[in-house]
Amino acid sequence: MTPTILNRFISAKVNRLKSFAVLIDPDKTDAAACLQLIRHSVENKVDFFFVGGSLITGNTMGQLIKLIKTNSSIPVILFPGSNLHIDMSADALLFLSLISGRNPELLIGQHVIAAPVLKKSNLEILPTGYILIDSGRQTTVSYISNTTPIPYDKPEIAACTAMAGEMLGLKLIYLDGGSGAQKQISSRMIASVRKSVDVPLIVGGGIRSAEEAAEVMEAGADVIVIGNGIEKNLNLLAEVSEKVHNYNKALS
Ligand SMILES: CC(C)=CCC/C(C)=C/CC/C(C)=C/CC/C(C)=C/COP(=O)(O)OP(=O)(O)O
Ligand SMILES: O=P(O)(O)OC[C@@H](O)CO
Ligand SMILES: [Mg+2]
Repeated sequence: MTPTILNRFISAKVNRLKSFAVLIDPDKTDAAACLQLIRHSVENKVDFFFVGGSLITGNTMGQLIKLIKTNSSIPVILFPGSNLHIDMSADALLFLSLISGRNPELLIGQHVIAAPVLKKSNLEILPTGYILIDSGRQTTVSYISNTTPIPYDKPEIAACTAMAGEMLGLKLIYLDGGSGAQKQISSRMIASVRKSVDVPLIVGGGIRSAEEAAEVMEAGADVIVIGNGIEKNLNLLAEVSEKVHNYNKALS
C-alpha cells in the first residue's frame, strides 16, 4: 500500500509547512455537534482528524467516522488508547508505541495482538513513538497507561527518547502533554526534540489559544493537535487554522 498519509507528513515537514489536526473524542460529541465541527474543519482547511481516546465507553466510533467521511475529505487517523479502538473505516492508524513508559503492553504487547488484524486491513499504519510529558497534573493517558511521563523540565530525556525511537525505525514522534494538560509542552523541549530527529514531530496537549499554538509551531512542531480547547470553544478552530495558514504563507 502506498504510504499516502505518511508521505503527506514527510513532504510537509521537508517543505517546513505546518499542519493542524483536530482530535475528536467519540465519547465527548454527538452527531449534531460533530457535524458542526466537521463543517468548521472543512471551511478552515484542517489537515487531519485524529479520532480516539484513552478510554472509550460508547460504541459510536463507526458512526462518527461515517459522518466525517460523508461530509469531508479530511483524512481520519485513529489515535487509539488500546487495540479495542481499531475501526476499519478510518484511513490510517497511529501505531503508537509508548516509548516514554516502561509498560511492555504499550511498548509491544498490544501491537502483537493487533498486527494480524491490521495486516489484513486497508488502514495505513503509521509507526509512531509516543512520548508523554508531565504537564502539571495526572492526565487520563498517564493514569490509564500506568506510566510515568517525562519530567516537564527535562528536554534532554525527551530528546534521547525520540532519538531512540527514530533509531528503532519509528516514522513519527508524538510529544503529548496529555489531553487537558495544565500547560502545553515547553518550547525548549519541543526545540530540543526537533533538533535531535528528522522524522515529523506531532505535538499536543493543553493548547488553548492561537498564541499557544503559534509558540508550539515556532518551537518546531510539524503537526499540532488540539482536542479539549476546541471542545470548549469552537472558535479556537478558525483562530488556530488562521495562524497555521499565515505561518505557511509567510514561507512562500
Ligand atoms: C497497538 C494499538 C492498536 C494500540 C495501543 C496504543 C497505545 C500504545 C496507546 C498508548 C496509551 C494510551 C492510553 C493512549 C491514548 C491517547 C489518547 C487517544 C488520548 C486522548 O485523550 P484522552 O486521554 O482520552 O483525554 P480526555 O480525558 O481529555 O478524554
Ligand atoms: O485535548 P488536548 O489537551 O488539546 O490534547 C490533545 C492531544 O494531544 C491529547 O492526546
Ligand atoms: Mg478522551
